[in-house]
Amino acid sequence: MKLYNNTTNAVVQALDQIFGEQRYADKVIEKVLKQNSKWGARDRRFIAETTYDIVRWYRMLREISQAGEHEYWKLLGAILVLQDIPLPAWEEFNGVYPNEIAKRKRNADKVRKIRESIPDWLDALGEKEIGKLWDKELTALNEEAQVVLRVNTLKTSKKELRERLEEEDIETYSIDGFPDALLLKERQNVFTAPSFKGGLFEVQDAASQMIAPFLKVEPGQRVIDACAGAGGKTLHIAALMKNKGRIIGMDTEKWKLDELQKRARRGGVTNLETRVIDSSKVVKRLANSADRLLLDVPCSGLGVLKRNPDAKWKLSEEFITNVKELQQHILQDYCEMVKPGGLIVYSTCSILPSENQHQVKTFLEKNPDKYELLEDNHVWPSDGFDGFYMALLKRK
Ligand SMILES: C[S@@+](CC[C@H](N)C(=O)[O-])C[C@H]1O[C@@H](n2cnc3c(N)ncnc32)[C@H](O)[C@@H]1O
Repeated sequence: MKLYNNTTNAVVQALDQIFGEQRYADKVIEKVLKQNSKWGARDRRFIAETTYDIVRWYRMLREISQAGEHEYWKLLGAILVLQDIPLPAWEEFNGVYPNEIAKRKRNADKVRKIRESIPDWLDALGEKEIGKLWDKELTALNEEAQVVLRVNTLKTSKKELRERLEEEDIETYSIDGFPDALLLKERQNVFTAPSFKGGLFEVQDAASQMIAPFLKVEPGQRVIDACAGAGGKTLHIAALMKNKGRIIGMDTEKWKLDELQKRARRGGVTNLETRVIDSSKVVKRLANSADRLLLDVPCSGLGVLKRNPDAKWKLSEEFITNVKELQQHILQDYCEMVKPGGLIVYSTCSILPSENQHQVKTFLEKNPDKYELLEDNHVWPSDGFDGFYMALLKRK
């Protein structure tokens, strides 16, 4: 593989923004690629994949390349050596010694937190929370995420969409057990496809596609999605309801709800209303009003490190402590919105019991006469997709 000056420079610039300026990897890569629209598909893939790989393996690469902070060329050199790509004789790669790197890699492989490239505190937390399972899940979290589409059944069927995508040179597979999911054969940008612009599908991980059906929504019901964000799951709920009944999408961030409205228009959703939660009154006003309530709460995001590897370096123990308090607060205060007899799903994209079943247990212990747990389900990163937790509760 031949390396080019402009694409390797783009990787280094992206790394500087991610680590130096603490910006989100996906946003940085999107912007770098947008600024250089003349690059072909191969160059774009090299930049995106190499940047993500270096973010994912940052700790291990620093160890084996002995790179100091901000020495991004050394990190790039090290990953190229690991991928058996010969380094060109550029001065930027001075100080990158393939034999030394190979030797240090053998030593790094003996220590889990370096081999798996994870901060000390997070490695300790993962082991404390899920014990022996941590080894396997940590390895799975370092795999590259697959790209999964959700067929928008308001506008098309899976069969029709597959055919349409083929005409647009996008090859997909069905996934057993996921009725509306199509897996991309090859990673590619689907957001420019006419079928995307026409609202025929959304990009949504297969595990995330389990949440809306878990809530057992039906056409004609009144459903509240209280942490709707930009609406990945809201749109799925709308499709399952066949646009019949009413959905209220709520969030504390107006800009996310604006994005949800935009996506809803593209997807042909007509039964959605959004409400910004800017005071506790917004929630109180909806007391006893919903047949179904989704609480897809803010969380550590530890189940989705495959797609957000930079979260490893941005998360902190303090953030996790605070978000857990918020989760319990949301459970305590928002469940009142469901009618007696109605169903609630509490979900996270975390694999930590302290954000999942322990939160549900605490909530039920505080409200023994009002709510009961019907069932819960863990989806592990080692199952192949994102890690999720979902609990189905009933208001008595
Ligand atoms: C896990 S994300 C939701 C993802 C979304 N459901 C989806 O499927 O795309 C959690 C959301 O909760 C929102 N949030 C944070 N604090 C909140 C609160 N107190 N009440 C409601 N939503 C809140 C965040 O802005 C964020 O959009």
